[in-house]
Amino acid sequence: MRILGDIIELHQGGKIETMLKHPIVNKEDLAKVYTPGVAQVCEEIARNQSKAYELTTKKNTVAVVSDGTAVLGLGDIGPHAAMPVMEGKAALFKQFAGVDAVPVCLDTKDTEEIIRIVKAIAPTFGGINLEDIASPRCFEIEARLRAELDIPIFHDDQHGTAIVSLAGVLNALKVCGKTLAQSRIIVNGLGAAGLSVAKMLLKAGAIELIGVDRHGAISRDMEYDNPHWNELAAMSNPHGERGALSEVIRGADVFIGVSAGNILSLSDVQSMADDRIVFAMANPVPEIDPVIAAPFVRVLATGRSDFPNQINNVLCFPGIFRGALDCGATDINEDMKLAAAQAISSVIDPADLNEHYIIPDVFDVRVVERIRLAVMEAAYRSGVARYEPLVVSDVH
Ligand SMILES: NC(=O)C1=CN([C@@H]2O[C@H](COP(=O)(O)OP(=O)(O)OC[C@H]3O[C@@H](n4cnc5c(N)ncnc54)[C@H](O)[C@@H]3O)[C@@H](O)[C@H]2O)C=CC1
Ligand SMILES: CC(=O)C(=O)O
Ligand SMILES: [Mg+2]
Repeated sequence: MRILGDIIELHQGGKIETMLKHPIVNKEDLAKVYTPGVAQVCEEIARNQSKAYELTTKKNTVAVVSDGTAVLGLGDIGPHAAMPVMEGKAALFKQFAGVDAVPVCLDTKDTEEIIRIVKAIAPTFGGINLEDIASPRCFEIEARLRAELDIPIFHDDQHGTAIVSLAGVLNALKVCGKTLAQSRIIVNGLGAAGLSVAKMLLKAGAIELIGVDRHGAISRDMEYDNPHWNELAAMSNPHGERGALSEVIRGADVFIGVSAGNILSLSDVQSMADDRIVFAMANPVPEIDPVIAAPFVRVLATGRSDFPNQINNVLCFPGIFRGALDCGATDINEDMKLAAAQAISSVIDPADLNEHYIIPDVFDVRVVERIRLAVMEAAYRSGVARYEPLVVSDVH
């Protein structure tokens, strides 16, 4: 980790800027790039709106939209303070997938207003990455935008996290010689990330999965104000177990934390089954200090880049949007998400899998390309691709 002064220095004036594709050095250039020449292009798009994909930045540009209410694990720190994270995501989009991304931090927490604003800016973008919007509001915002817009809408904290977690869990279980269906799995923190992680693991074959939030395990015997918890309770925790994390974690094979820093004790970890797997994914501070936990777990992962096994949605969002944009997808659907998870786990040859290598490195250039190809194929097969997938990558 760099010292604070270096990090502040790196953020002076922000982290991204606009670059020109064509120089403007004389009046001839000016007349083509801007008025009067540009008017012909405008008229062409006015006659045929789909030309916007060909003649504007729409084809390769996404908005990273946040209201600043669930920024990393820092909570509701507001739109101004959220900006460095959204700029960071925009930088990662460009670095890893060649996608141009614009951070958009909104000074409103009103669900209807956020939906209205995103719909109003949508003509500019080929996709929308929703980010760090608190649950349960984030679910309605995403669902409504998916239904009402014809470009991919993807809440990364939900789906990007779930996709990478599934890829990591599948590989970690292989290392431990266990299966999803036979494992006891605890998902701690049932907000945007946790609910989506839990549902994706259940869809992939998990059975004994127990969701836990601040007040303990979510059980079908209880009625919750949060309808998403009632929905999860009905499909998980088959024996209706109740109790605090320290109780239900006993005998667990897998712990996945997307909750808050330092909430998992070493004795909780020690009460788990042999060959235990711990994904302490809260950012910036994981559920347990990895240095303390490492000697007591078989596979350990965090959301951080300074330890092995980084389980972070950065492994997913550049590739999934690259694929979606390259085939003009109108949606990012379940088939595409599953294809992305399988693509990530497939990057590691089974012979190379081990405790410290269950998930590929974010700098492994195979990751984005594998996800891109898998996502385009899934989009095409499921009927949400506007045009034939681009088979040759122009990313690298
Ligand atoms: N590694 C990764 O790729 C990702 C990590 N995260 C991290 O996961 C955490 C949650 O993020 P979101 O789901 O977006 O936030 P959220 O605000 O939607 O949900 C957080 C949930 O955790 C619960 N929680 C808080 N403290 C808890 C505790 N002590 N025990 C049990 N539950 C507790 C809250 O009640 C809430 O339901 C954050 O730290 C975030 O940085 C989120 C997305 C991706
Ligand atoms: C990684 C991420 O999206 C988060 O911690 O919120
Ligand atoms: Mg996030």
